[in-house]
Amino acid sequence: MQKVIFIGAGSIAEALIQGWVEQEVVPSKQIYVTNRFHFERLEYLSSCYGTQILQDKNEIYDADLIILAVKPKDAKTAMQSIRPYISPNASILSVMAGISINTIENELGNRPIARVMPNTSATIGMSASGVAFNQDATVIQKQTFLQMLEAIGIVIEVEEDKLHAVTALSGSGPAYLYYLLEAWESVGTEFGLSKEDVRTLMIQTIAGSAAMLQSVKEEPTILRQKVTSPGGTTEAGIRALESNHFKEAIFACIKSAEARSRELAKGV
Ligand SMILES: NC(=O)C1=CN([C@@H]2O[C@H](COP(=O)(O)OP(=O)(O)OC[C@H]3O[C@@H](n4cnc5c(N)ncnc54)[C@H](O)[C@@H]3O)[C@@H](O)[C@H]2O)C=CC1
Ligand SMILES: O=C(O)[C@@H]1CCC=N1
Repeated sequence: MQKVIFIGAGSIAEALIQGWVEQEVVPSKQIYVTNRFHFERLEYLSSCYGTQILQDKNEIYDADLIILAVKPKDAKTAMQSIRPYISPNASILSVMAGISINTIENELGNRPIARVMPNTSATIGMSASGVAFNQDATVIQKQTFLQMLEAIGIVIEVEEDKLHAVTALSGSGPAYLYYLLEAWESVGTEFGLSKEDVRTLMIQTIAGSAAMLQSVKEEPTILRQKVTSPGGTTEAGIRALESNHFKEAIFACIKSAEARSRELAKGV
């Protein structure tokens, strides 16, 4: 990639920039960033990662890749504002939740498009991303997109419609785990442990459990059973989760997020 332009300079743009710069996927001097307000945010990204500030929309013309990283509600305005300046050779990578490939094609024309749902762990090369391509993306272009996404974590290719579920699961997923940690910290401190100690214990518990799932290759149910001694503490804890409708809460969480992604697709 010779020249990459980020439209939008928020959390996910920063995660991708940091991941790609640190993994040496794109030299920072070849990354240009623009947003709507807050020029200081562009200066912050320049000072942290060495990215360029897009000074003039005419600088978009020789870009090879445009990253669409604005909120879904700003998608149309952002695409319309860049449309006159994009060269026919430029590809698009969109991370916007819910915004369909068809909507992007209608605004920016038929060209190679990757619709991606990463997560903020891209910052440290640990994203779990889903991607769908349009028909204009050739095999070689898909490989280039996949290489960029593999540099910031793991990636799976899915049918476009399944990106709503990917968004609800792994796109939003880090927030659910941070929320869980917040709850563990609250209850742990009720028992007199310090917040820092609870955090240390539970971050390692999350990391260790994830590593077990990856390396041992046993079903989660089996791994859970190995922790659950008959008549023991885990059994008591799981029983409390069940009587407090834990599974129903998780289903409601993912279904609500998936439905919201579908609403965003309709501009609701
Ligand atoms: N934050 C996350 O964990 C993830 C976010 N996404 C998607 O990424 C997109 C951005 O999300 P965040 O970074 O969280 O949002 P954010 O609110 O942090 O950043 C949005 C950026 O877009 C800019 N912007 C708005 N309108 C613009 C325009 N017309 N032209 C240029 N820039 C414009 C804003 O100035 C801001 O810099 C959303 O569509 C979201 O669905 C996808 C995966 C994960
Ligand atoms: O909350 C959102 O809408 C975005 C999409 C996935 C993560 N953040």
